[in-house]
Amino acid sequence: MSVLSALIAVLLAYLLGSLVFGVIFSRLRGRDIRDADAPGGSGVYRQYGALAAVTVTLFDLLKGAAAVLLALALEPASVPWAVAAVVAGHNYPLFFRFEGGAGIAPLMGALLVAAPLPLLVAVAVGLLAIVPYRRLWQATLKLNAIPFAAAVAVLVAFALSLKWGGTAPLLAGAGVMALRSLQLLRRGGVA
Ligand SMILES: O=P(O)(O)OC[C@H](O)CO
Repeated sequence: MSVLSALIAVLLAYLLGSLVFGVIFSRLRGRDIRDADAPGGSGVYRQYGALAAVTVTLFDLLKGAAAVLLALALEPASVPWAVAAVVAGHNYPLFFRFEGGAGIAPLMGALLVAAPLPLLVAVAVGLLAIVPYRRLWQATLKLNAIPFAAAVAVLVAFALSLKWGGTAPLLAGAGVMALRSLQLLRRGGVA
């Protein structure tokens, strides 16, 4: 393993993650979304509508995928670290005062390359879990449905990755995502 190539891959992943497209989009529209809402797809949906939310989410997914592709090209052993770094960049962005999103979209983008099968099945299960969650637990937990679905998806993806591969990148990225989610929860909710 080339340590230098691995370090470059991780640094590039962090810088890519730091491009928080919800913040960039809102600044192009004349303000900073973080003054009113979260910079992820949900916050952008609430502030700017569906088209903006889809666009921002797509770019946040793409940077996650790009980070893994770069790591694969530079040093394949660095992939789990690159996944953690791209999520960390999104959550604690160098370019935006280290205040970003929760990491769901970049983690999904990264896993689309690093562990596609576990990701796709897990996302389907996570989305199915939204309906009972909204009815039964959301009022108590005060956690929005998408972060809840992401938590369910991570557990399912972990179980599947033991058979299909991708456990290390999944755990690395989900660990950073979970850290941020706990931080946001303690502040009063994840958007
Ligand atoms: O975790 P993020 O920042 O990609 O945001 C995704 C969704 O907005 C969470 O509700």
